Amino acid sequence: MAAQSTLRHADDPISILLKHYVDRIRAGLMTTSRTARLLAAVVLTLGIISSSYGSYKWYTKRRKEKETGRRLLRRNSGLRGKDGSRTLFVPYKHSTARVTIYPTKPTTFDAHRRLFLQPPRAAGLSDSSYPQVPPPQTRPGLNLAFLHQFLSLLNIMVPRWSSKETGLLFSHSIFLLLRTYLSLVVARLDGEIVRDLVGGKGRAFIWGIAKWLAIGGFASYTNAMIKFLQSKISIAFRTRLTRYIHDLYLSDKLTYYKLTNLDGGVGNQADQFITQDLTLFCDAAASLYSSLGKPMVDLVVFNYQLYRSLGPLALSGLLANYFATATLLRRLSPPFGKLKAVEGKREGEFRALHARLIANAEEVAFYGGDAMEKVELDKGFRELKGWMEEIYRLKIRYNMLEDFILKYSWSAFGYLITALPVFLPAWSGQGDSDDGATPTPSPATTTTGVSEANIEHNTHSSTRMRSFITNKRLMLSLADAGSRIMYSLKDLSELAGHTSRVYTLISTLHRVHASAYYLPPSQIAPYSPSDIQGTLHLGFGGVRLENVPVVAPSLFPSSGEELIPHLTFLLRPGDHLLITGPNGAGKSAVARLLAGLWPVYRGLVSRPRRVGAGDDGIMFLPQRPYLPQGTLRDQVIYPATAADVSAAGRADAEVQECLEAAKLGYLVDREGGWDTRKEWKDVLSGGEKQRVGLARLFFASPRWAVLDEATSAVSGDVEGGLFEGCKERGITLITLSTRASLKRHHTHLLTLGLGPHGDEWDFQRIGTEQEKQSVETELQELRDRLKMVETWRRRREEIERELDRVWVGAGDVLEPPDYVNGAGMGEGERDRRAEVQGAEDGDERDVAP
Ligand SMILES: Nc1ncnc2c1ncn2[C@@H]1O[C@H](COP(=O)(O)OP(=O)(O)OP(=O)(O)O)[C@@H](O)[C@H]1O
Repeated sequence: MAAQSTLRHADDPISILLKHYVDRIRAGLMTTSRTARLLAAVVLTLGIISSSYGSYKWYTKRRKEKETGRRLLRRNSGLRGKDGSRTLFVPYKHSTARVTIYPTKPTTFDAHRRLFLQPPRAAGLSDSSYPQVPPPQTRPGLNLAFLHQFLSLLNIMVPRWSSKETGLLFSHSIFLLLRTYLSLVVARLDGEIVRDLVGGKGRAFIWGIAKWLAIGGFASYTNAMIKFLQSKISIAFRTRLTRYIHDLYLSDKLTYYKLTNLDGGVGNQADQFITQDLTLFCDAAASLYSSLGKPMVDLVVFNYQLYRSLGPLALSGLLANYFATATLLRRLSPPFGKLKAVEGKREGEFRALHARLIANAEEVAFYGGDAMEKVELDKGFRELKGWMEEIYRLKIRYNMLEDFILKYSWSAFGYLITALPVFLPAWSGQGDSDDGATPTPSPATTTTGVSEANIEHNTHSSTRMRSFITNKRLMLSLADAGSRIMYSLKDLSELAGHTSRVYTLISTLHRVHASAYYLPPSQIAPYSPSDIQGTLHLGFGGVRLENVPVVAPSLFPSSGEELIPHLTFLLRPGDHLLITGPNGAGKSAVARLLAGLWPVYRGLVSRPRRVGAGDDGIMFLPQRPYLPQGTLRDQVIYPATAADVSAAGRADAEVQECLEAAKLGYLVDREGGWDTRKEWKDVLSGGEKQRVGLARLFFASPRWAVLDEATSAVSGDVEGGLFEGCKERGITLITLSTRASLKRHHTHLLTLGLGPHGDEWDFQRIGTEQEKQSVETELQELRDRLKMVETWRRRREEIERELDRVWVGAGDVLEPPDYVNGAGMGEGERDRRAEVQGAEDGDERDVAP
């Protein structure tokens, strides 16, 4: 009414409203005192000034942040927070966006270990006598194990009630409820529109269409939001899980190394688990919420509505129908969970083959091994394809049954139910309502039989028509909801497969992280991960091994192979050690023990505390130099980051100095500056790569360094200078090499691979009496061998002379001895010998002078 009245005015209603308020303010100002007006003016001015200042401050801060972001992005760097958080800047549109990553607290890992390593017995995930044994992969499917696994993962995905994910799930639920409500409204409106159309009520019909369009617009927005929130939830889950996994995987416990080399729980497919399986799991989990949550709500609401309009009989029929079909489908459905889990594994194997080829492309190209690699790749793909085809074949039968039940048998059932009020009004919910009381012809005949004389009859018919349409739509929605639930059963089984993969990954990571290899004593194999009794002592001023067996480990739960039974030596700062011995003697194994890669099964290993720079640091340069992604600067400062270096106040000049010390000073100009990014492993030569390793060592300047053939590709003229450079910087060297020429740069020598079985060793100071003695003994041994060779040569000449005299003497053929004539031989053999002898004699005769 108000709208109609304003329309009668000639003036614009907005300007009238504005005028009204201006007049009111003006009247108010007239009545206020001068002081109050002054005060108000001052407050207003101050407000304007402070808000302008605030905006200016905000703007300059934002600009500074953007500049910092651009600079750090260029330098491949970030910021470190006091709480251990890292702030990274990532490219976003034309600028940068700030991302802060908080590390997972160790207490969270401790709390979760119970979920992943000690699942409840009821879940059937563990050995009943030793529940702490990490769960073997149970058959993935809809069972208690799946429930436990999913809830455990949910603990990571939604860590708190106050977390962002809860908010997202809540908003998603609101939109899902809204959509259900809108479906109800649409069902009712549908009935009304048809009723008005049949009743010939033009105005009401048009108004109905208008409402339909308005609701349609709102419903489309709701649907779009549901999809958007579903994707947001999936990404949020993935972010939580990925960060959690990365914190476990890249911990100081070297989980990333031990996972493949010692545990083997996920084979060498950790990458496949973290990228592919995790994504599939998060997508499936997020979509399940809407694909299962919405139809569930629909089912309750629509069933209630149908109960009201169709009565208890219809509802019991509906429920019985659900139950029967769900049971049937569950019985006949193939094990989708298990199939999905195996599919993931096969995908991983195929991907690993490709990753391997990319990593070794140069070697394969040199050998021309493409044909062989192709065979392997084709084989891998054939296996994957076979598996996928098997799954699709299994799905045909199931999909057929599913479609028939959910689409056709359910609609037929729906018609039967909606017909209840028509044929059995007394049984339906409308039994005593007046519009259902009249025995009627079918709705179709009613619509054609509208006449002036039978208004009451028509009213009843159109009401019945409306309720039929509404019920039919409700039935359709219900059938849709029911079928979506049934379809989701399949999705749920597939989710069980993905859940099992992700759960297996996280529990294996926890097992490696906590070294939780508990087995009953009778099942512990010697030198297996369950049999680690030695100690790795960090924070020692030198390097010491005491009665340590050097054992090449094996995957859990097998035994490792003993290379050296007991190794003992002690080095103090300044004791430069050369470890030498034949290939495979266990030189690198000693480095792996010191670095903590291989377990100390027995005895004691002591070493400086940190791996890396500093006075309490020990740095390892491996045989194959590793070049990380990033700038040229990153190659030299690795494993430190640009953030660490700038926090320590170290400049590029220092990095340049280290490059020069490694005889690589030309690199910065050649490659176009410190911020150049390239695929460095392809750009640098073998020797250059090793020298970058040395430059890294100079930059870090640790107290100790272990060089594992780290200069094998460096030219001889440079190598000596590099060793001396290390020593000048106060670095004590432990060099692993087969080249005895490096002895002159060291003070101690450890020789491995001695003795008949190659498991003995010798440790001594270079240049001592004992060492001279041992070199002397070695030389004497060589001289003796040489003498033996001389003796044998002389003896051979004597024998040859003797033979000459025996067989051919001054041109006459002599009688051969008896044994040559074959005394004591068989008849046949004697004849053959005689024949051969005859032939030889003939030859002799021909050539004899
Ligand atoms: N990750 C591993 N798992 C199990 N065994 C290993 C592993 N790495 C090496 N081995 C085995 O340990 C033994 C010692 O290897 P190591 O690399 O220490 O030899 P090395 O003396 O350094 O030889 P080279 O001079 O060829 O480098 C070898 O027999 C090798 O097969």
